Amino acid sequence: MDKIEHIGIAVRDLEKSNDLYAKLLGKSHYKMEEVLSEGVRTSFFEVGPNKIELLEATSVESPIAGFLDKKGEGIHHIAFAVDDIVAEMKRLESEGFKLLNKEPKLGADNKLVAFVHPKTAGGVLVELCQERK
Ligand SMILES: C[C@@H](C(=O)O)C(=O)SCCNC(=O)CCNC(=O)[C@H](O)C(C)(C)COP(=O)(O)OP(=O)(O)OC[C@H]1O[C@@H](n2cnc3c(N)ncnc32)[C@H](O)[C@@H]1OP(=O)(O)O
Ligand SMILES: [Co+2]
Repeated sequence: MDKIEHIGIAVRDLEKSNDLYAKLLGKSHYKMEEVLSEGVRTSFFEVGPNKIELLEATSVESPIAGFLDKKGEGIHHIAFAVDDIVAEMKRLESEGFKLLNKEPKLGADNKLVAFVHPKTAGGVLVELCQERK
């Protein structure tokens, strides 16, 4: 795996959190994007070579809605950039990690993504992220 691509943070109100993180980081978000398949509205902040991804739920079935109910606002996942997502999914599976999707799916930023179950990754929801080639 390469660098940390982004850290995903679950928030209840994206507009309010955009203001909060703009104050915290000293700069505004550079884009917002809705990812229908994941039931989220996102906004992105650049922090050096990494990003902060704020996530608001767009439906009650969204993983973010469930997370907010159980744990409240806060860090939801860590995303790592990978060069070959299919190879990395196979490698992790052979190491005993449980992948939450069988095939890569389209995430934000036109990237291919896959998730590793937090119960098999020390309590951390891990996202793999590959630039589309
Ligand atoms: C846009 C895209 C992108 O970047 O491109 C994104 O990031 S989309 C980001 C949103 N999409 C996703 O998160 C997709 C992958 N996530 C999922 O499939 C789900 O959220 C699961 C991680 C499988 C959890 O769903 P499930 O229905 O099992 O919820 P649950 O509340 O019953 O959780 C089962 C157990 O996992 C724990 N758990 C749940 N979510 C967690 C998280 N984010 N970090 C750490 N632990 C977590 C719960 O506390 C619980 O533990 P206990 O049993 O001990 O109570
Ligand atoms: Co993410």
